[in-house]
Amino acid sequence: VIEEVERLREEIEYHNYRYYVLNDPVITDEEYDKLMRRLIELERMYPELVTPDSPTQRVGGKVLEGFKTVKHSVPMLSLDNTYNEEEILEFDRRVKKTLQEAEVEYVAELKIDGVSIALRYENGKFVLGATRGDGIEGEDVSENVKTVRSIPLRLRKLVTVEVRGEIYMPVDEFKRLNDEREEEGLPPFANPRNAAAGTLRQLNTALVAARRLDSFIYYVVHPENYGLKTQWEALQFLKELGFKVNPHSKLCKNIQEVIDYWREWKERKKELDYWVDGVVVKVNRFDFQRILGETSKAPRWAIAFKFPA
Ligand SMILES: COc1nc2nc(N)nc(N)c2nc1C
Repeated sequence: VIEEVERLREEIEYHNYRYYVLNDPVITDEEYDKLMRRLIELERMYPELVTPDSPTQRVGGKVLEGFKTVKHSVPMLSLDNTYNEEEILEFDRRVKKTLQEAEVEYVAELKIDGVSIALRYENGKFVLGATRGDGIEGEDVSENVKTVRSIPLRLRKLVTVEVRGEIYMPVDEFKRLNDEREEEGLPPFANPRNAAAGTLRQLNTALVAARRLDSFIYYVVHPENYGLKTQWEALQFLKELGFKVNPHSKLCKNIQEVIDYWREWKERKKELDYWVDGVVVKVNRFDFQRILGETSKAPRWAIAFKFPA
């Protein structure tokens, strides 16, 4: 039975990955449900076989007392903001001056308007999901994070790693939820970020599972431990591990390409089914990031290039 349970878990998580991360399922929903029903049945018959990272934990059902506080392994920083091209050129000048470099590559990533999240995995298994909190410590929202289908419970490589990203509520889910709240005489959420934050703070995990939260992961903690030399390599590494990584990130040869990217997405953002409030611009090479360092609240090697409100 243990073999069957283990095989079922691998198979279910694989199909979950294909559907929610690759958006490219290879079995029907009915076949998927059949596998899941079989696993739920076996875990009911043999409760001692249940593991915290079993796909059955994704459907929720626990009502928590509260959230434990958890200390971040390294502080979760925020970002300085810029709102216009002149300021982003100034950022580039500062970076080049400090680095004494004539040209610096950047990675431009859409800034998703969601909730920051830190995810820890031990030997490829999900062990913790924590909110940013005050940057030094956050809330352990692991049970709720497990219900976010695009967040893997098992990585495709059995590494011990912490990653960070954004949990967000897709726009069409936000609209559906507000319609539902209106019918129930509840006040609507002001925007998808509040809806995602409010959902993650729910103590009833089944309620979280009933709402379609999604994720984009963009950061590897201690990337040097995995032989990664640049942010661009880190994004590829995250994809290889099985995370959902935003497909629109761009490796920019210089700051002009960053500005072109920002102009392009200022117009194109309405095509997206999630809210973005700007572009995060990051110096690509990690050795340069280490030279630039960070202030008490934000890295000097990254900046949020916001869209006009
Ligand atoms: C390096 O620190 C960060 N990187 C980020 N990257 C993206 N794409 N979006 C964010 N919201 C973000 N936020 C922070 C603090």
